Amino acid sequence: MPPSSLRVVYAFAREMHPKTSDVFIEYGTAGFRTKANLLEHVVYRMGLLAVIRSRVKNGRTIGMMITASHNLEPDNGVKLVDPDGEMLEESWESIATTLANVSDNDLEKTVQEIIATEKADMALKASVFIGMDTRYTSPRLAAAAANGVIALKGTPKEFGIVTTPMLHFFVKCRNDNTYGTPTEEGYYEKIVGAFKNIRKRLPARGDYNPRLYVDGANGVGGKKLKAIKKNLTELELELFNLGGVGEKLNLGCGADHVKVTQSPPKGITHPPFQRVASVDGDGDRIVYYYLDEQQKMYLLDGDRIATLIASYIQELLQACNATDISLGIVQTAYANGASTKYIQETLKVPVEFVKTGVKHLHHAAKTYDIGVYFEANGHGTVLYSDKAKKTINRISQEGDPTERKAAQLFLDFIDLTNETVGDAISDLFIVEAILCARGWSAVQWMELYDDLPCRQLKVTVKDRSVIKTTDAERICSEPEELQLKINELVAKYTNGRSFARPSGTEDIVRVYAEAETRQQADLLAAEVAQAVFDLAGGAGTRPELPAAPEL
Ligand SMILES: CC(=O)N[C@H]1[C@@H](OP(=O)(O)O)O[C@H](CO)[C@@H](O)[C@@H]1O
Ligand SMILES: [Mg+2]
Repeated sequence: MPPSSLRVVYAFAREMHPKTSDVFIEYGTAGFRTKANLLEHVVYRMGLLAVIRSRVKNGRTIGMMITASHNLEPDNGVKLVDPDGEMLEESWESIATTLANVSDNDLEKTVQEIIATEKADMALKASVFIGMDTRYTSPRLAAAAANGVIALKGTPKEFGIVTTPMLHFFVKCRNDNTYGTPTEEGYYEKIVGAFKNIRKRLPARGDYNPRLYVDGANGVGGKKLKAIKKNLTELELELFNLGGVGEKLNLGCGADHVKVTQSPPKGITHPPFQRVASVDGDGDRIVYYYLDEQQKMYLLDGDRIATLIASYIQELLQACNATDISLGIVQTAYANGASTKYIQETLKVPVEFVKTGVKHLHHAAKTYDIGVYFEANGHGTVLYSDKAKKTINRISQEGDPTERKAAQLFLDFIDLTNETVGDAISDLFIVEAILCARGWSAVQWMELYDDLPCRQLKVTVKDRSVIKTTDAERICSEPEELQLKINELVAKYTNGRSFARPSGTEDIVRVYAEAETRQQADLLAAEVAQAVFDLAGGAGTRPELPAAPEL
């Protein structure tokens, strides 16, 4: 005889959130992500799973975020957040995938199996925090999530429209009240409060201009900055793409558009050399740029933000005389080679490469006393170990006056950081605080090193899983002849580097190339795209080479 709560699950699922599609769906790099109309049963079932996970974690709160981040409006998605505010533990991804794909008839049995295998004590209380982005399909999906939680007698708490990193922050705070207060106000108090404290210590100086233009991607990030702006005198925010009537989420704007197309977002005009920040649809990524008088664009992406932050942390560590604190940077294969060279040769900080996906970066960053991680696309943060926090705290009280002052500033920087996950709003304030501390314009920031021109392309193939990679995705292990061909192509170019990997969020293969000149990078990317098409089962039209290449 099944427990009565499971009978409720079964009845509810059938009636309210039936499985209407047989398309296989996988918990990928960023949870489940697909067309919104295929997701209702998936989200409901994730509500069930979140309750089980909460009970496995002794009733600690689990998060559920309804978002498809930088994808276009018709898509949506769901991801789970673990009790410490981090991404769902990797071993549970396959459990999530199984649960999402079973038939309605097998749902009850599968739920029981998960409960038994994971030894969830179903008598415990369970708490699930639910957040959503601004998509018109999100409220319906958030309701399905809450229904799933209620079906297994968990307690859902809905936060409405929040950024993904805010939800991560709330979950962390709920489970660890030393981190902050699990409310939107608590978030502003900690992050924006820390920025205000820093600016009290560091008034604007030199070439730093407190005016910042922001492209809000027509999503939640811009909306939250609008709320923050009401009580912010330290920064003059000019906000664009706030999702007004007829403005579509991420369409021609947002961090992903700016990074991938290397062109400015629509809907925003600004004077030359004006610093512009562009956030993505769910507010967890940020890139900066400016245009010169000829409208040439200078992109300050995740690599630039990582190097800016790491170099400043180095300065603070020196000023505090905290010599036993290790600092490391984590990057992926998409990091511009020039940034890696700068980190190794100028900053002399260890740099580590991991597979694409924030969970991999986050995990690696934890192995340092202070770990800075960023994807080139602008997703990243800084992780401070207990040792680092305790040391800086001690210096702030016991150091000599100069050390104490530096350590106090450092403590504000730690508070300014959302350590749970990359956060566009937190990162924006970190960048602004550092530029202000140094009296720098965006041009001075840009002068730290010269990027190698790079290009990203997408190739459609019949089955992207035929491509297997190794060495943090920089080498293609299958099909074997593909890597040989890439080596051959790369060898033709000065400072050439290229790789191909199957995307974890889209049904495509991504190609990345960089080389000494723009034409060479574009040509190398196109040649590698052709090689992928030819050797890995291309579908549709074969990629073309750019016109009039110049070698
Ligand atoms: C090249 C690139 O930007 N890839 C993105 C993208 O993953 P893919 O597996 O490449 O589709 O989406 C991920 C989730 O948002 C993000 O972590 C990652 O950096
Ligand atoms: Mg995002």
